[in-house]
Amino acid sequence: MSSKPGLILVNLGSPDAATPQATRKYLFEFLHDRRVIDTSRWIWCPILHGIILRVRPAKSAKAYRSIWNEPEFSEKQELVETAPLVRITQAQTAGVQSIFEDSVHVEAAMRYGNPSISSAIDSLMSKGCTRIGVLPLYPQFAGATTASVFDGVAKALKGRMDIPEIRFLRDYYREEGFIKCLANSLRDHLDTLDWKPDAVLTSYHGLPQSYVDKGDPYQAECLKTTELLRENTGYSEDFLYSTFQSRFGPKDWLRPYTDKTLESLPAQGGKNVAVMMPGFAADCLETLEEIKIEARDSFLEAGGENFTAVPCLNIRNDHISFLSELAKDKLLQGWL
Ligand SMILES: C=CC1=C(C)c2cc3[nH]c(cc4nc(cc5[nH]c(cc1n2)c(C)c5CCC(=O)O)C(CCC(=O)O)=C4C)c(C)c3C=C
Ligand SMILES: [Fe+2]
Ligand SMILES: [Fe+2]
Repeated sequence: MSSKPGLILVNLGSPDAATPQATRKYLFEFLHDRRVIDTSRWIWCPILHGIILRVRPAKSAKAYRSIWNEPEFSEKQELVETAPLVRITQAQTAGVQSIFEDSVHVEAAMRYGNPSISSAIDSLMSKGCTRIGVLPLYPQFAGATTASVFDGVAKALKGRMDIPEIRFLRDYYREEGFIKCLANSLRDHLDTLDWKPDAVLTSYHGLPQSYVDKGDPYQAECLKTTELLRENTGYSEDFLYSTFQSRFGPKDWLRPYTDKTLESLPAQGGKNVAVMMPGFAADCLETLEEIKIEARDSFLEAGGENFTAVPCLNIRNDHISFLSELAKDKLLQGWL
């Protein structure tokens, strides 16, 4: 037994396999979260069970299959059994663990699916951790993501006879180290190209406009991230700007929409474009399939000439160092 602190890196989660059955199970859990869908259950459950869970799993599983082995970290591609998001979060966890050496126990957890928050807490408590820091891997706070992780931690502790001391990180979108990682990754990626972009979009996962109208600070935090990135890189507002992707359902979502922006850019002279996704700590379905495959195709079909998607910060050395410093300063202070 040790009195070392524990640290949990939490991301959204993915299905256990790229099959309709596994995807249905994952979507069932995800889309029953009131933080994600705030519609009354009387209205939502018939739509979810009657339509979405019948139709979407097959479509999403196909999309997952197209990116399951991405990005290629090693030559052992045939051994990959986990979704990119889970695999990358586990690699980030191993990276942070190696920086802390044996002074902290670090675990990965997913808000939905596996490895669960509950299993991460069990593992840390079985190692004797009585103090645990929770680092949601969402730079910008949103009720649907960060607050949902908070709920997930509370749910995982519910009914336990003894609970650890918990510290929770709300956001890190304004951290200098984070902005530097984004700027470095953009610069590194643009250096690999033999063309120059006319525009760089910072594309964030969308949110229904109504959530922001009710007080969710997410949009403002995304716009601030891009503003700080502009300050760091010296790029102008008409070169580096924000859009929102991944709409779900018929509601009005945050604008401007990434797909519509990309479709209209070529006609306005923007034929060479780079898209980066500063709201995603790890590449996932929404970056690898929606942007790198789908958005690219629509942009080229609309007359675009060159398209590139900047990889998420993933396991870049500067990202792993930043996450470790962030955890040390904001979560583990006085515990080490
Ligand atoms: C109303 C529905 C949704 C809200 C609100 C929402 C917010 C939100 N999501 C992320 C990050 C991710 N979402 C991902 C996938 C995904 N998102 C939704 C719906 C909402 N998201 C669905 C139905 C899905 C599943 C995939 C699909 O069937 O299309 C992912 C990727 C997961 C993966 O396995 O790779 C991420 C990451 C944020 C940051 C956010 C609010 C700000
Ligand atoms: Fe239901
Ligand atoms: Fe989402």
